[in-house]
Amino acid sequence: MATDFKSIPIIDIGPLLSKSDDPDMGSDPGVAQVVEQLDRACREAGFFYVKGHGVPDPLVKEVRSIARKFFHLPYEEKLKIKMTPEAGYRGYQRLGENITKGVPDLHEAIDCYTEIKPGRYGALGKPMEGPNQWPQYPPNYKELMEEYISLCSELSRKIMRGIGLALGGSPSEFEGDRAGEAFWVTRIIGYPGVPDANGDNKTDNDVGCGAHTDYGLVTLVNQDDDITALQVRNLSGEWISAPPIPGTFVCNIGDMLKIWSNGLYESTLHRVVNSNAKFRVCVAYFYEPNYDAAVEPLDFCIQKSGGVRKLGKAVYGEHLVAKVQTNFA
Ligand SMILES: N=C(N)NCCCC[C@H](N)C(=O)O
Ligand SMILES: O=C(O)CCC(=O)C(=O)O
Ligand SMILES: [Fe+2]
Repeated sequence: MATDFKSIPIIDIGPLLSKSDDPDMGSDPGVAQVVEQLDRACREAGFFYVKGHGVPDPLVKEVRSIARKFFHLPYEEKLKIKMTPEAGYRGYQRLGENITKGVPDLHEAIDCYTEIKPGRYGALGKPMEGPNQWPQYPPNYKELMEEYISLCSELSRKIMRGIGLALGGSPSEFEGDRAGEAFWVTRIIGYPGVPDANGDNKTDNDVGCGAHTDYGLVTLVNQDDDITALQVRNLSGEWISAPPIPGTFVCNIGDMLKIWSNGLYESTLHRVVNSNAKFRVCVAYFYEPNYDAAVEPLDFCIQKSGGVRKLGKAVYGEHLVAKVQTNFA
């Protein structure tokens, strides 16, 4: 929400992807153009669409389609993979179970996370330990999602190379002990439609997901292509819609990138209001730092901000656990 943007830019990241394994990618003119667009979008809105991302369209559609089938199963069936604190907050949560700023959200979801083996991060990792809980139906649910998640991870890593350059650093800024072992979060989300959504009777005060920021580095939103529901807040407090654009992901900045960039890039507030009659599905993939990463403003970002350090330090895993524990309080 750094400016009064009125729409969200579209960036074709094809040229970045084609050079993203070249350490000298920054001197490629095609890459430089993408990097400039990334910098602008991250400063002005903290949100952009990515096109030319290379994740096959049939797979993008299939993950939404199996999600829709799961949400339409009887409640008893969905409860077989019920989310509990003991299960590391992994699994299915019913409508109203997730809370944002004290208000229950009008969505149901399956939450999954990078699996953490017992003891891997000591006490820091304990609350999130555990295997994911995948639906039994359809039988290939787990395999399909794991393939999708792995493509989203590769794509996000490449976007982060562009963002490293966009900030004025190197393409490997977010590798190693920052995000070389990036933790991921995936939320498979269903938002009920409004029963009577025509004209004056429109009930748009039922919020699917209250205003929040995302927690990590970048998010890739795979949303239904016929419903506009995601809204992004600009500097004046207006809610700017992020309508679906087929063939793209909506990509936005998370809290940890805000800290590393010393606030040059903002994690922008956004919310979801489904005022359509149809059930809306979204699969959100979150690319985050290493679970145990200590995150504080990068020196070169402080220099770019006139030498003023604007944000304090956070440990990513602590930030995640604090969020997750209050999401279900
Ligand atoms: N992993 C991420 N980013 N999840 C976003 C969920 C936002 C809603 C949540 N209740 C909250 O208040 O954060
Ligand atoms: O449903 C959407 O479009 C976005 C969901 C979201 O913002 C989130 O899960 O963090
Ligand atoms: Fe979000």
